Amino acid sequence: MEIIAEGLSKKFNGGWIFKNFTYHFFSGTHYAITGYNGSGKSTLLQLLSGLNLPSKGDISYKHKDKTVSAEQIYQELVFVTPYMELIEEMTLRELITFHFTFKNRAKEFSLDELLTSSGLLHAQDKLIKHFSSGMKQRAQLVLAFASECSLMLLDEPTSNLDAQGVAWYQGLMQQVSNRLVIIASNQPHEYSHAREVINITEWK
Ligand SMILES: Nc1ncnc2c1ncn2[C@@H]1O[C@H](COP(=O)(O)OP(=O)(O)OP(=O)(O)O)[C@@H](O)[C@H]1O
Repeated sequence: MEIIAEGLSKKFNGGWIFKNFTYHFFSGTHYAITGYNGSGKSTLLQLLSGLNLPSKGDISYKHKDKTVSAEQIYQELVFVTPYMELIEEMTLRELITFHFTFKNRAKEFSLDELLTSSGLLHAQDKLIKHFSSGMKQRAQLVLAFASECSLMLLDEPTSNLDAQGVAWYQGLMQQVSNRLVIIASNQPHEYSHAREVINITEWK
């Protein structure tokens, strides 16, 4: 998966968040997007996911040398964000079944092993609404790593995790070197492995 962002600009309520962001994201490379609170990291990830539209500029996607339209990019993508709600009325087991009606399983991970290493194996019959914030973030990460995808967008992926959870996340990141991964973060431990660090404030 490659993403070519050309002249991306976003305006909210008359004010520019960033302007003329131009960048080529290459397949199998990990990137970090940094910048102070409110600088536009999450907004940029949303634009790159196709969930939100730029005020100006274009995004194009290429996968295996073919152009992928913005409408189809969701098939290649997993997006982990603190503001994306899981379905609270489901148990984790139901959520996993539901999720994999839309996504294929990744070949490089075993779901059972991910559930075990996340500490969620014995929470599968618990309702998501009874999960702690750290358990919800672990559940999102399990679904993301267990899904076949060529693009991972991660927004503050360890904001609710304890030290053991951070180490678990870091170990998993080592195993997705074939995916394009873009992490919005101000926590170096979330992106210490990234090849490139992009400070969005350079496009103010
Ligand atoms: N839907 C929206 N409507 C109006 N303003 C918005 C909207 N979404 C974001 N903003 C504004 O855009 C700016 C960038 O927000 P964004 O969440 O992208 O920043 P961030 O760098 O991810 O911040 P943080 O580090 O706090 O997570 C902020 O000023 C925010 O208030």
